[in-house]
Amino acid sequence: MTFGTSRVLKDVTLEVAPGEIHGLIGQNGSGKSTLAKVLTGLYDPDSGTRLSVDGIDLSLPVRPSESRARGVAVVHQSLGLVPEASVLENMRLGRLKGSRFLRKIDWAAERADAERVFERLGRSVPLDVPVATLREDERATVAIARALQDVHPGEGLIIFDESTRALGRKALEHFFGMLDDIVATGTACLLITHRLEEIVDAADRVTILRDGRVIEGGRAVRGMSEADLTALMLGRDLINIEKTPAPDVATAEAVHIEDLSGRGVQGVGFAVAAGEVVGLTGLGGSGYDDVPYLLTGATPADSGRISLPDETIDASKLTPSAAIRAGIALVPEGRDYSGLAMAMSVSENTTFPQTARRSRSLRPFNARDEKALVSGWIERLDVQPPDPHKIVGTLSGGNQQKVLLAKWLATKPQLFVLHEPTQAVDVGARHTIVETIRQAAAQGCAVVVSGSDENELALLCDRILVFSEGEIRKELGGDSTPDDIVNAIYATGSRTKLRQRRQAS
Ligand SMILES: Nc1ncnc2c1ncn2[C@@H]1O[C@H](COP(=O)(O)OP(=O)(O)OP(=O)(O)O)[C@@H](O)[C@H]1O
Repeated sequence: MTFGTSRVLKDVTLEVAPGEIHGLIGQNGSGKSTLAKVLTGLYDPDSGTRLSVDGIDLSLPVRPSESRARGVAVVHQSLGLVPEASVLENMRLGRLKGSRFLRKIDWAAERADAERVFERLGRSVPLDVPVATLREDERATVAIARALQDVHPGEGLIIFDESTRALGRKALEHFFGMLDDIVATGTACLLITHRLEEIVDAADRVTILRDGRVIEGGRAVRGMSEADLTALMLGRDLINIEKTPAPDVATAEAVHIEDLSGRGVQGVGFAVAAGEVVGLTGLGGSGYDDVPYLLTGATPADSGRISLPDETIDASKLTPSAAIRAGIALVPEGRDYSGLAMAMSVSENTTFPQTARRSRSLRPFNARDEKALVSGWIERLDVQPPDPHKIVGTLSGGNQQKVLLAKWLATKPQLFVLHEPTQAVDVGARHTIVETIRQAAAQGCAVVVSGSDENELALLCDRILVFSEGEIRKELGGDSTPDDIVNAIYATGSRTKLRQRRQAS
């Protein structure tokens, strides 16, 4: 597959067997999403490409109607649902059938079609409520059910393109339970993911891409560890991240948050020392993921005080621009719709908060400063390709995430608030990002990270606050393991395997 002059997939061969979960992994920008997009007809691959499903060749570029007829379905990143629309509307989006003459939608028939798919999955979800009001595991069910409409049991291929990235532990276990039922019928599954634990626990075989080439094709996973996969993927082992001891909130200069309420949060208070990284976690709906937006004026708070070293802010009156002026920066989840300007360049995105601020000041941001700043961040975070003029929308997901981080770190915030900061990045990049955040802390920034990935929190945080029903219920130290964190969230004993493989494939 070639874009302009750059060839991003080179002689890639991949075979997914019936009834198997086949993992596809690789560093950010290695070509995983591009491959998924070729398989679903979004991209037209170079001549010489061949694609067959259940022994039947498909014409290229793949036509959506033909791939649907052959039972090829895809579940996109973060499940690809429309939160405001109902479950039924999400299920039938793009396939609603109008009656022959009046073009009126026959909702009874649509409902029956949707119900049949949920029945097949053996799971029920209310059809008339907006997807935004569902629990995480229910949302996962809807996304899978939607894709399954095209797949006949025992046939076809279902592709998950980082669909699991926003799922907490329980929803993840539920997801793999459903997947196991699907592949047990003989349908093939291609699982694109950055969570290597999913490969170790659940995949039968794995294919590894590096720079658009297959470096391991269909290797059996049984007996492999996450470290083995990392070494294959990166071509090196990871260097351990040493956590330097964090300052004590009782004695160090600190940011104090008091009586914060709004959305799913009630009267929460905690302090973060300058130099400390505090993690917030919990089940979906426990409120931990509302805090970043309440602290930065992105979601209006009902009440709350944020005491910075030299000013105290009323959170209920805080606006995003006032937060930025006070040195509070937010890296939101969902960079595609709320974090980055996709049609602008890496350089424009990275300097946006500063150019916006300085255009109103007497000392505008000059081109030389901009160039030095952007190339510094590109190098520090290893943004690929290292081209400041590249349009952000054409970067791979992980590289977009790095630009989003650079954009706000470059403002040198006093209080840095992040939501799922290593979402969609590969293990190597996760280490780079964790190190960069810890360096920002070491230089005196107070950092709050809200996240659901226990591995990320264990690597990054000096303390972890566990939320339940809108309040902080537990506090864990910086030496907590991922197992300790899962335990504190669910209080269910240690993590169970994501899938019990039925048999060696
Ligand atoms: N529409 C496009 N135009 C130009 N280049 C593109 C386009 N889409 C992808 N690329 C390039 O193709 C390469 C592979 O990107 P792709 O998104 O497939 O990577 P990925 O393995 O899915 O990465 P990630 O894990 O970060 O999501 C990257 O260098 C990217 O910049």
